[in-house]
Amino acid sequence: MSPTLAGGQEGAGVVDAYGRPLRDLRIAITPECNLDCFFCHMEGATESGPMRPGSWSPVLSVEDYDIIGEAASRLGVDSFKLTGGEPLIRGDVEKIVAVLAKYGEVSMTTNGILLPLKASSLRRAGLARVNVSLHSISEEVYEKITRRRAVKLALKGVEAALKAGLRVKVNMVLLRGLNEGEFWRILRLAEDLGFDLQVIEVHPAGRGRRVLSSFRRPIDVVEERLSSMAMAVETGRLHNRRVYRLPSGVRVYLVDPVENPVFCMGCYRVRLTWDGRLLPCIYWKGPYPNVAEALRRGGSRGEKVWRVMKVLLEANALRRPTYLFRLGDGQEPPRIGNRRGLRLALPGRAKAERLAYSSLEAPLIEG
Ligand SMILES: Nc1nc2c(ncn2[C@@H]2O[C@H](COP(=O)(O)OP(=O)(O)OP(=O)(O)O)[C@@H](O)[C@H]2O)c(=O)[nH]1
Ligand SMILES: C[S@@+](CC[C@H](N)C(=O)[O-])C[C@H]1O[C@@H](n2cnc3c(N)ncnc32)[C@H](O)[C@@H]1O
Ligand code: SF4
Ligand code: SF4
Repeated sequence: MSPTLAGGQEGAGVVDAYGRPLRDLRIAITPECNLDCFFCHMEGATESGPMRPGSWSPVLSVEDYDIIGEAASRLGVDSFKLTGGEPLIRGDVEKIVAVLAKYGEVSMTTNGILLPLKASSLRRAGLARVNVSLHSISEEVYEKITRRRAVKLALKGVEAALKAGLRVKVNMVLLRGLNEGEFWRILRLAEDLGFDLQVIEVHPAGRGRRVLSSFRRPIDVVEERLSSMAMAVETGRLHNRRVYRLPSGVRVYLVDPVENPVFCMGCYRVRLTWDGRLLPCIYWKGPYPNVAEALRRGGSRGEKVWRVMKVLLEANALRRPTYLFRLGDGQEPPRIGNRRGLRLALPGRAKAERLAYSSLEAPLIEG
């Protein structure tokens, strides 16, 4: 039988040193992509852009992802986000979805180009929902951003996902002087076709670091009007994202992580790279707890699950909000809460980290 954590830790979930639970694993399953966006952050795993399709061989197998899913879920993770590179490039993506769906919600972020081929099989495999990146609906602007004239294919991808019955959110990174004027047109399309919209500030990871100062457009350019149109403002599951519910039923999610402590406070995820490293934050520069190494050391499935749990706990112990509120002498911490009743936690209150470590010292019980 598989090993279990001692001390009642299993299933209870872990938190980091700042009181943030670990609930989500963001998995980049490939570094390859069929587009070449000039701001691509590659999930913080490399400073270079994506690799060309066909130039890389998978490091982690479907069976590895099954073990990783079990290990993560035993620590309280209940959602998995597949990303990349472009996740649909992997021929076994449906199998990866199917194994992870045993442990929680599986969603995906994709450029949509291959969705007409894959939307139905992904849905059958257990994919719950999909985010499709569509930063422009103008062929010229789309090409400037992605270096391919593929906007029609991406739009077909959105339609295919809707037709397959997947919940769809379109991601639009706001880029100064390029696509900012298109937000309202894409919103109209959302209302016509029935998808939600996520508007994103460019962040300084990967290629994004070099282009931030020229292309960053703060989200306020759309937020003021959105808030006056909205019937309600909600809080997203991750990052305390503001979500505007419009009279048409469309939801608009705001992603503004740059220099935003409230966003980091609601960060409940770690990232797994295509080569098996864990990143506690998108800006992390190492050391990297290594899941691939833990899997390659052999042994039974149970032993592998246990080793991967330990590596995940190492990554959890390294989690830090990149942006924190800085308080002056005598200043009270701001009272910011979210719907889960969390309060801003400051570094002095870092007991949770020691708890996570002490569970590593606990004796291994063969259940
Ligand atoms: N700084 C930062 N940005 C993030 C984080 N998670 C996602 N993002 C950004 O949020 C944007 C949307 O990411 P997606 O992968 O589509 O969606 P998601 O964040 O996983 O969440 P859902 O929309 O609920 O599926 C992208 O620009 C990501 O880079 C995070 O933990 N930190
Ligand atoms: C790295 S991509 C990988 C998945 C897929 N290839 C795609 O583009 O949807 C994940 C998401 O991050 C967004 N993104 C990439 N680089 C970014 C940056 N520097 N700032 C903000 N968002 C970025 C993409 O637009 C996409 O929505
Ligand atoms: S489609 Fe996604 S992975 Fe590909 S270059 Fe654009 S942002 Fe990067
Ligand atoms: S800590 Fe902040 S910047 Fe780092 S991954 Fe989480 S939300 Fe993003």
